[in-house]
Amino acid sequence: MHQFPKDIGWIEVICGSMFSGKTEELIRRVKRAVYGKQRVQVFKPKLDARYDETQVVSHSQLKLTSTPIDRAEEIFYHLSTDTQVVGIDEVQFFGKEVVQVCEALAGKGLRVICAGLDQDYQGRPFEPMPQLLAVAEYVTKELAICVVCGNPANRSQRLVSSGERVVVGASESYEARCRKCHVAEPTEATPPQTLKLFD
Ligand SMILES: Nc1ncnc2c1ncn2[C@@H]1O[C@H](COP(=O)(O)OP(=O)(O)O)[C@@H](O)[C@H]1O
Ligand SMILES: Cc1cn([C@H]2C[C@H](O)[C@@H](COP(=O)(O)O)O2)c(=O)[nH]c1=O
Ligand SMILES: [Zn+2]
Repeated sequence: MHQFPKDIGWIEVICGSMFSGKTEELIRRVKRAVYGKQRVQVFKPKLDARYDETQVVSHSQLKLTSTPIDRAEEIFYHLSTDTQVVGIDEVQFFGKEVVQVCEALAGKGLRVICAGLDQDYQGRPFEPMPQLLAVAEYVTKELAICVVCGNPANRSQRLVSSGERVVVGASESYEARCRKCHVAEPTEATPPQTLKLFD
């Protein structure tokens, strides 16, 4: 039986578009929990092996050790009895069961920190994120920078031709765009600009 030091748990959700800093924020919170001597376990979907099979890796190459799993329920199997904080990255890739799993963990007194996309490439809510946002105590929405116009970006523009909702990828397949510059259909990448910061 789990022994938890506190009897109050909660769910934190970090959502937003791709490149908005969700993973960086998850890593920041986990590191601070570790500074606070909290025992932390981090999980991610096996499906997301973009940068690494086991580590959670941000687009800026910050890294965190994690356990890759296929289904959210596997968290219970891997959970150590003394774990106080659970982090879950790419939460949109788990089925709706992840909501019950997070609720059960929070109900047992754990702090649950989830990071994931709130919208798919067409700008539609990415289930199970709406359900998770509804039951979370704390919600943070991150914004990227639109690569077309420089405004805050809340959408992920797909650059590869596919109508599937799930297409794993990074900057070769997606770019951050604002609602004005985003189009629902996959489109060509925005040409890069040469930046001259210093003389
Ligand atoms: N268009 C962009 N807007 C903001 N950050 C970007 C953009 N493109 C690349 N990045 C990089 O992505 C980092 C965020 O990465 P990450 O935390 O993995 O984002 P997310 O998990 O939301 O996809 C930023 O700190 C920055 O280095
Ligand atoms: C918009 C969108 C994204 N994906 C995939 C692409 C990436 O593998 C992840 C998101 O990663 P990030 O850490 O937020 O950068 O999701 C997808 O499968 N379908 C989509 O519509
Ligand atoms: Zn824009």
